[in-house]
Amino acid sequence: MRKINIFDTTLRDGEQSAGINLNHSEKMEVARQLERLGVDIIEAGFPASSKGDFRAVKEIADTIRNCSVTGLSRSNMKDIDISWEALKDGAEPRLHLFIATSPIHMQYKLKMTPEQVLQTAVDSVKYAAQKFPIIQFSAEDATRSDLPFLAQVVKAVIDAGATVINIPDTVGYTTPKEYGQIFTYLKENVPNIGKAILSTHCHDDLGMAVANSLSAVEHGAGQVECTINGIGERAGNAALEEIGVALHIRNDFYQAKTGLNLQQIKKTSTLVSKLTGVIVPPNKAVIGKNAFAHESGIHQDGILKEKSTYEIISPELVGVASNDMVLGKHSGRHAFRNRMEELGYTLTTEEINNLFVAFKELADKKKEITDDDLLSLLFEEKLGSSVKFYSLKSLQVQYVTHQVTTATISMTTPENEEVHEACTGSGSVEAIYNTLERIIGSKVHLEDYRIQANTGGRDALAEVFVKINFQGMTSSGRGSAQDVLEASAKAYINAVNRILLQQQYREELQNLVK
Ligand SMILES: CC(=O)SCCNC(=O)CCNC(=O)[C@H](O)C(C)(C)COP(=O)(O)OP(=O)(O)OC[C@H]1O[C@@H](n2cnc3c(N)ncnc32)[C@H](O)[C@@H]1OP(=O)(O)O
Ligand SMILES: CC(C)C(=O)C(=O)O
Repeated sequence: MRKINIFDTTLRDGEQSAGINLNHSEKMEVARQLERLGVDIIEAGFPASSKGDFRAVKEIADTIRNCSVTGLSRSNMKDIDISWEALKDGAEPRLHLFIATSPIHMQYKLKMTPEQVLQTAVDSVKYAAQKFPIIQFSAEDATRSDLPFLAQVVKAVIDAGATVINIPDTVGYTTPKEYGQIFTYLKENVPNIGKAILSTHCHDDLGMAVANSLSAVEHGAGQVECTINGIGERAGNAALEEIGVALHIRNDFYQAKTGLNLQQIKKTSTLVSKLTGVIVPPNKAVIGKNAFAHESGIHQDGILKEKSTYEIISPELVGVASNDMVLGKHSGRHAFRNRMEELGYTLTTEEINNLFVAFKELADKKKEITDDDLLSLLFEEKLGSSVKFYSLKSLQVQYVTHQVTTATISMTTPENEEVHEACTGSGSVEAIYNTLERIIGSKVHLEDYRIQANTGGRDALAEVFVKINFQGMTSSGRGSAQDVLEASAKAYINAVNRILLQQQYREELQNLVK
């Protein structure tokens, strides 16, 4: 059976989704989880795009030992040099070089002739090959490219040293049949194609990203590029969990296997959803809340008699626990640490002690602490705390029906001063956000606000996701607490802190360039 390499681009193309903005610790956490999931390649970012991306790619490459770590680079020497600095100490450094080959992109975006694009592609692969042992070349917008020209570029870059050739459906335009035909065309018309692994990278603009990727596998692709939960630019990328499980369940048809540890799928999906704020729809294949729920009588009857009547994937296969109720207020540190380890998080004694305080506070208020609650606590305390320009000390809201609402807030500022402020609003959240805006002293536009409960029940933990625009920059933020208003305040502060961190990076970068 053929082995298909899984190339995860959650941290690069996934992070290109509008409103997603992961901080450094969050990226590290996702990378570690991808390693546990068993992906072959992690695309950790675009090192030349910002100092923050460079730092994240470098630390991921330096830390992750069981996957190859790569970064995206334009076809120019500056991007390649920066990428080498970020990736050189990785377990298996590889560069992901790209340039567009479609007439639309060449004429309007690159303003280059096809001959110039061909030459630039070859020159950059040759230059990169002096440093990198593995080079992947992507012909951006390949599916809208002229096929003989695409074949010419592919042949030339393989001769120049590329060993992985990616054929991206950059704008999600192709169909499964057509995409398969492009792979067949390249196999028949590029004489040296056998020296390279063919790769697929599909976007979901027409809802065909997974189908197109699987068609490419049928037609010879040995690598699939995808993201957790299908996040990515515009409508997203092919969803890793769907590709992984489809190849597993239908290996009779595809005659292919992956090295994925499928039991880590649910955990990885939850992590990415919580950190990015992109909620998984209940009906999403493989990982949605309803993916294993049987509602109608005839189905339930069938399931009770024989599961395989209506269930082609068992929940256990992808790590969905049948009962995820774990700890309560009488649990001690050992059980707590043990459950964290079962969830895949090995924490220091100090981290356990800090988290345990938050856990006990929550357990006092909430009957059952689920895995989801534990993960929210962990991300809130461990990852959220790495960026704290502003931090919430206390919050009081006075709400009276038919009257204005008042919020009173105490916060610590970036200068480490404690400030107190009060403002009114037409509702509780508005009063809180008006107060926070006054403390921050600059206009903050709220572009999106979403709230969800972690689990069912009156005492469920609230999770709030916001998207804000502040000082010309957009960021998402998240906050969780048992109280929805506290979660709302935390999400807002988290988003402001992320923007302040980006600004700090920019200033540091400008000082470096001066
Ligand atoms: C299909 C994809 O997903 S491609 C990846 C997309 N991801 C991103 O763009 C995220 C990261 N990007 C960034 O941070 C910025 O765009 C940067 C730092 C890379 C570049 O920023 P800027 O220098 O300000 O350029 P800007 O983004 O406005 O324009 C892109 C430039 O790169 C050129 N370019 C685009 N693709 C390539 C390529 N593959 N190889 C060489 N040059 C390229 C464009 O023609 C344009 O050049 P021009 O300035 O001479 O007109
Ligand atoms: C850089 C390439 C692989 C890409 O992201 C795309 O074409 O969508």
